[in-house]
This record gives sequence, C-alpha cells and structure tokens, in this order.
Amino acid sequence: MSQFAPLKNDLILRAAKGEKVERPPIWIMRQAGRYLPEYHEVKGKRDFFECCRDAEIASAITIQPVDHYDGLIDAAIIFSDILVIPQAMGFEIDMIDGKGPVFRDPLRSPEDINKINLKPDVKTCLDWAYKAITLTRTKLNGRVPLLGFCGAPWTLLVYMTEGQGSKMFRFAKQWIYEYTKEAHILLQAITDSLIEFLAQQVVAGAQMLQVFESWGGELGPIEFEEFCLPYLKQIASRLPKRLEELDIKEKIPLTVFAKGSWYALDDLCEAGYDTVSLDWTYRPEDAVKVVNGRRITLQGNLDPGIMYGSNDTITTKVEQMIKGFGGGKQNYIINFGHGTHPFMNPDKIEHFLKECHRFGLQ
Ligand SMILES: Cc1c2[nH]c(c1CCC(=O)O)Cc1[nH]c(c(CCC(=O)O)c1C)Cc1[nH]c(c(CCC(=O)O)c1C)Cc1[nH]c(c(C)c1CCC(=O)O)C2
Repeated sequence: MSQFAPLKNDLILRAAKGEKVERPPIWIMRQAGRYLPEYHEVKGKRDFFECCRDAEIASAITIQPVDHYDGLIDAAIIFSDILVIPQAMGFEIDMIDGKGPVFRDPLRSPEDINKINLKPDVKTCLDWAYKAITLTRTKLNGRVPLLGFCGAPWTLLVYMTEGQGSKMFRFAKQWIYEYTKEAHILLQAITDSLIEFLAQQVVAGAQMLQVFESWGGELGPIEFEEFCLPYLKQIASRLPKRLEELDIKEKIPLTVFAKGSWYALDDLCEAGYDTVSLDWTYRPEDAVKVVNGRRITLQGNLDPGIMYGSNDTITTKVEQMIKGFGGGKQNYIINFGHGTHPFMNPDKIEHFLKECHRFGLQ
C-alpha cells in the first residue's frame, strides 16, 4: 500500500500515457514563483536555495498555485531548481536578485574538472530534495499529481562553464568545439547523476518527471545530435531500468522540453519520452504533423508573453492553441511555451486557466 492518498485528479498522467481524456490537463512552467504575492510572503528575505532546501517552505510554495487557482491546475511541480545537480557536484552558486544564478567558480579549462566531483552521491547529498517531495505529496493529499524535474546535460554544462545565463555562450561553445572530448566526459557524468536524481525523486513521491533542456536552441541541428540527443536518450532508456531496480512498479511518464530546438522534434519523438513539451515557435498543427500518429503526447505551447495582452486576446489564443492541437482530448497537455515571468498579473493567468477549461471541454 502506498503511503500517500489516492489521486483525485490523474488527468495529466492519463494524458501523458496517451489515453482519451475529458479535457486536456493544464499546468504552467514556473507556476510557483514571483508573480504570486503569496510567494514573496513565504520566501521573505530568505535565500532562494535555502527555500528549496527547507521542506516546509518548498512544499508550501509548491502548493501555492494549486490553492490560488483551486480546481484549475492539474499538477504541482516541486519547488526546486535545475542547478541542484551542479551544487551536488561541488559548485557554489549564488542566486542574485535581478540577475539569476551565478556560479562562483565556473569550469574554464579541462583541468578545472578536477575541482568538481563527477560522481556525487546524489541520494545522500540531495536528501533534502527528496524530503521536500515526500512532504509535498503528503500535503497535496491526492489533489493533483506531483511532478519532479531536472535540467538536461547540455543546459547544465552551459551553466557550469558560463557560470550564469549568457548571450554569446563563449565558454560553453569553447568546451564543445575545442575541449570536445572533455565536454563529453562532463555530459556523461552529468547524465549519470541526473538518472539517479530522477529515480530518487520518484522513490520520494514524484509521479511524473520533466527534463528541461532550456538552452537547446543555442545549438544547431548537428550539434544537438552530438551534445544533447544521445544524453536525453540515455536518460529515457536507463531511468526505467533504475526504477525497476528500486522496485517502482508503476510507469512514470517522462517529458522532455528542448527550448528552441524546433528542428529536433522528429528526433525527440523517437527519444523514448512520453511527452514532448514545445515552446511557442511551433505552429501546433505542424507539430502534430511531425508526430504523425506516434505515441507521443505534446505539451505546450502558449507564448507566456500573451499574459501581457487583454483577456480577449488570451481567449482567442487559447482557442487557437487547443484547436491547433486537435481539440486536446488525447495526446495533449496544456502549458506555456516557457515559464511565467515575475511581472505577470495572477488574474490574467486565472483567465487563461478558465479559458483552457472552457475550450478544453468543448
Ligand atoms: C534554466 C532553469 C533554471 N531553473 C529552472 C530552469 C529550467 C526552466 C527554464 O528554462 O526556465 C527550473 C525551475 N526553477 C524553478 C522551478 C520551480 C517549479 C515551478 O515551475 O513552479 C523550476 C522547474 C524555480 C525558480 N528558479 C528561480 C526562481 C526565481 C528565484 C527568486 O528570485 O525567487 C524560481 C521561482 C531562479 C532561477 N533558476 C534558474 C534561473 C535562470 C533563475 C533565474 C531566472 C529568473 O530570475 O527568473 C535556472
């Protein structure tokens, strides 16, 4: 018997498995965050990573959007960050207001690899992450499924080498084009840690998982094939085996989000994922054509910037999107094409969610 309450809403799990559903499920990337006043109330002056590491705070923030939009959101995503794997490998990272994450000592040459731990014990050193998941799932009490996540290997290599977000990707590109062999060593080590991290999130209570390749679009198709795809495939093929070893009986749906990598959609449909998440540069009808009947659920893909438009515009765009994905009763999960912004008006998001329900039921 599971230690957790039975699910009252399993729409997203059914949609991810390709079952017919009464309406497309909805969640939003970065649905817990700075656009919600209650986020600031709970976070106060605390450091971002301190909040992730405190199970009470992380679970409270995770559940905020589920409460705020009561009955309108079909999944919770654990409040954490993709950068916890670099932290486990030994990087010190500061979250700077208005700037984002900054690594104190990024990797600038192959010798720097010696300064980090390529084989961290992610079960032990990220135990706080699993505690936060278990507590959140308990507190959710079956209202909606809890999603776990991680950053994809290339995206994490970018942060580890650049030390922060970038426009030119000077260091990350030097790694793949000059230190190619070492870049692959790093990508492989990250992949190994990610698989264990995802598996342990499931052991702790995560019911679906997403891999964020947020910097996918910085690579062209050929480089994507060399530096992203093989590692994304490894995650999808090795994770189920690891879960079996850990005695997890149920199928855990797995989503990949490779932002900007529109050219890779066909490959991503063959990469072993149940769900492929799209940014807003795809026309939904075109993406459906690429899928071409394969057993893949698409997720996405409204431009989050539409939240700066009028309610009428949001209504029009929601209708277009859901129609574009074939009405949404099968193989579709509604999401934004990327995360919420801190400046968004929570009421606009509520309008978006309500319209998704309205058109999704039609
Ligand atoms: C690239 C990336 C990161 N983190 C993440 C990604 C992949 C998704 C994406 O492409 O956006 C993933 C992430 N980060 C966060 C979540 C939480 C769960 C959720 O979606 O609700 C998730 C899924 C919280 C967060 N992660 C961060 C915040 C803001 C922290 C704060 O100041 O309160 C939140 C709520 C910080 C963060 N963390 C990261 C950046 C670049 C930043 C700063 C960007 C910004 O300022 O918005 C790295």
